Amino acid sequence: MPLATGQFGSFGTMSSGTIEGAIRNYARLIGKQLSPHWNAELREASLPDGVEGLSVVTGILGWQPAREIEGKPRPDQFPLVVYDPDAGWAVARQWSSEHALDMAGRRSALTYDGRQHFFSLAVPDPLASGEGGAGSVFWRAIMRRKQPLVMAGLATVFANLLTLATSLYSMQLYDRVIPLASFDTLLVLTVGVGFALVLDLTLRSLRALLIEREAQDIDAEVSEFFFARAQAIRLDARPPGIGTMAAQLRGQEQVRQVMSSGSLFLLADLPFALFFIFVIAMIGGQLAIIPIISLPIALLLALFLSLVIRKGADRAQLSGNRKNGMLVESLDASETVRANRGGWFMMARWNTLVREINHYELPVKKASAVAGSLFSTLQQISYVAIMGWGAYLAATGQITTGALLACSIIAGRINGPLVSQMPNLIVQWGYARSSLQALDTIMSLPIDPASRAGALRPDLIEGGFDVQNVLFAYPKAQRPSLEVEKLAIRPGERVAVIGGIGSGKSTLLKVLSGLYTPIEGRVLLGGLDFAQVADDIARRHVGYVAQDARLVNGTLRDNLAMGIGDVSDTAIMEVARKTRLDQVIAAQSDGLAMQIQEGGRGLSGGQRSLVGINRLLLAQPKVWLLDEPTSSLDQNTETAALDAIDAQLDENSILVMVTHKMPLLSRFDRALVMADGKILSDAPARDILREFVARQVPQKPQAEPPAGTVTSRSIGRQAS
Ligand SMILES: Nc1ncnc2c1ncn2[C@@H]1O[C@H](COP(=O)(O)OP(=O)(O)OP(=O)(O)O)[C@@H](O)[C@H]1O
Repeated sequence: MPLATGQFGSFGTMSSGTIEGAIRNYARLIGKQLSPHWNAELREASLPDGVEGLSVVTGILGWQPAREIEGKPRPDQFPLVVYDPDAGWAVARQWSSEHALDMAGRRSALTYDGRQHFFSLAVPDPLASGEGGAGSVFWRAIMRRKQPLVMAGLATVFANLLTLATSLYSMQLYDRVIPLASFDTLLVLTVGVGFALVLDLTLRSLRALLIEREAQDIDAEVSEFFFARAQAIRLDARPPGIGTMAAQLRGQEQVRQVMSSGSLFLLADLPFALFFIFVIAMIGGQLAIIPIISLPIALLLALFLSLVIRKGADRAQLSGNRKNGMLVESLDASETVRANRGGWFMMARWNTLVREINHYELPVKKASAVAGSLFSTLQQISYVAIMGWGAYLAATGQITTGALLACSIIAGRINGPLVSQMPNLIVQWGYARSSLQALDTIMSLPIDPASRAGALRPDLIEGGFDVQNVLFAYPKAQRPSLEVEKLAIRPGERVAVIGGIGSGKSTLLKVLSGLYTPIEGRVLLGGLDFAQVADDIARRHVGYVAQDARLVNGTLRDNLAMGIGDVSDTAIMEVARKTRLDQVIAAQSDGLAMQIQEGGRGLSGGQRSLVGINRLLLAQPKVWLLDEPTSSLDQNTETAALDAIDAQLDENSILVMVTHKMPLLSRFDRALVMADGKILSDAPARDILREFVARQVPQKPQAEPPAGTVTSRSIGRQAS
C-alpha cells in the first residue's frame, strides 16, 4: 500500500514512493541482487504508514534492522534510503547542493528541510546463504520459519499426549466399567476420549497443513537459491555434462521431500518413546523392560541399515545423474545420432548405465526389504512379549487387566510409526544425503566474481581494452588455450581476429567479454578490472554474440528483447529492416509472436545468427564482440547485417570480430592473427588482406581451399 503521497520539495511533482521501490533502487545502487521473490512475504502484510514502515518491513523479511542516520548525513554515508513525510520513500544518491539531494531513479532533486529520515540498510545477498554447503541452505531456510515449525512441534507433543488418552480409556473400561457395570462412567469416559480424538485429529491435520505450506515456501526459496547459484557458476568452470548437472540440481527436490514428508516429525516422536516407556513402567511395572530392550535393538538395526545402504545409494545416485545426462545428450544430438546410425551405440551406453544403477541399487533394496521384515518381526515379538508377560502379571494379581491392555496399546505406539516407517525413512535419507553431496559439488564450483556482492558498479566505462599477461586454460585441459602477453584495443577501433580452427579466437573473445576469467593476468576495460565489474553493468556495456548463437524457448520478440527491458515493436522492426530480419518475421504468420522452441529450434542456423545480431543492435552496447556472426548468412544478408552494425558504431565503440572470411578484413582497421592460443601478428587489416591476396593468387592451381577460407597453413605463412 502506498505509504505517503506528496511532492519532492520545490523541484517538481513526484509520485509517492513505496518502501519496496526504494529497497529495490537501493539494492541496485549498492550492487546487491535481490532474489526474485524477495518481497513475497510483504504482499500479505499490512504495513504502517510513516517512518515505522521500514522497521516492520525488515522484520518481516528477516533482515537486520535499518540503521537510522542521526542528523544531516555526511557525503561518505550515501547512498541512503530516505523517508520524506510528503513524498514517501526514495533513495538519495548524494548531496547535489547544500540543501538538495540527488535522488536515484528520479529526475528532480529532493529539498532537504530537516524533516527527512535517512537509513542505511543491510541488504542480504541471495547467494550468501550458501556459505557452509548445501545442507546449510536448507537449514537456514527452515530456521527462517521457526514460528510455524515450533507450532508444528507443539502439535506433535499434544498429539502424542493424546494417544495416551485411548490407552487410559481402555484401562478404565476393563478395571472400572466392566466389573462394576458403571455405565455413567462409560458415558463420561467415551465422551472424554471422543473429544481427545477430535483434538488429536485437528492437531495432526494442522501439523500436516503447516508442514506442507512451509515446505512449499522452503522449496521455492531453496530452488531459487540453487538456480541462481547454478547461473552464477563461472562459465569456464562449468562441468561439461549439462544433463548430469541438471540431475544433480534436481536432487534438491529429494532433500526437500524428505524434509517435508513429516519424516522429521517422526524423529520428534523419538523422545516420546522414552516418555511412553516411563508411562508403561508406571502402569505395568516390569513390562517396561520389553520396550527398553526392543527400542535400542530397533535403533541399532536402523543404524546398521543406514551404513549398509550408504555406499550403494551414493553410487546409484551418481549413475542416475549420468543416466539423466545421457538422456539429455541423446535427445539433443538425435539428428547426429540418427544420421550416423549411432542408435545402437547410444542404446548400449544407456543399458550399461541402467545395469550399473541396478547393480548399486540392489543391495539397497535387499537391505531395506530385509530390514522391513526384521522391524515387523521385532514389533510382533515385543507385542507377544508384553501380552504374554502381562497375562502372567495380571493372573498373579501384580497388574490389572486394564493396565495390561493400556501397556500393549502404548507399546504399539512406541514401535508402531517409529519402527515401521524407519526402513523407508533411512533409504530416503540415504538418497537425500547423496543428493546433498552432489549439491555440495555444485556449490564448490567457483562463481563469477561479478555475481558476488561488492562488485564494481561504475556509471560509465570509458576507454578501451588492456590485456595484460593473460593465461587461460579450460578445466582439465593439458595446456592453455590462450596466452596473450599484451594487447591494447583503443575506443573506435574495429579489430578482426583470424586464425585456423582451434587457434583460440573464440576463447580470446570470451575472455574479453568477461564471461571467462583468466587464470593469470588481467583484462582491463576503461582501466577497470573487468572481472570485478557487476554483471548487469558489464553486459549492458559489452555485447557478445557467440559462435553457436542459441535462442531460448519463448517468442521471437522475447528472444530479441532478452535482457534489454522495454523495447517497442517499432524499434525491433526498424532494426530488423536494416538487417533483413524483417523478411524472416514477415514470413511467419505470428510475426514477432512466433514461438521458438528450446535452443532456437524453429529457425534456421542463419536466422538464429541474425536474431543474435539484431538483439545486439537493439541493446546498443559500446563494445561489440562477435564470434563469426555471419558465417551462416548469405552474401546479401551478411552485407546488410554488417552495414547495420557499422552504422551503429561511433568513435568510442569497439568492434572485435572473429571471422574466417578474409574479404571481410576490408571493413576493419586492425587484424589479429592467432595460432596455438597466441597472437602471432597484430597488423593493419588492409596489410594482412593485401598479403593474403598476394599469396592466394599463385597458389590457386594447387587446389588450395577457396579464397576467403583461413587455414592453419595460410595463417602460418602470413605470420612468418
Ligand atoms: N570447452 C572447452 N573445453 C576444453 N577445451 C576447449 C573448450 N573449448 C575450446 N577448447 C580448446 O581451446 C582451444 C581454442 O579453442 P577456440 O574455440 O578458442 O578456437 P577457435 O579459434 O575459436 O576455433 P574455431 O575457428 O574452430 O571456432 C582449442 O584447442 C580447443 O580444443
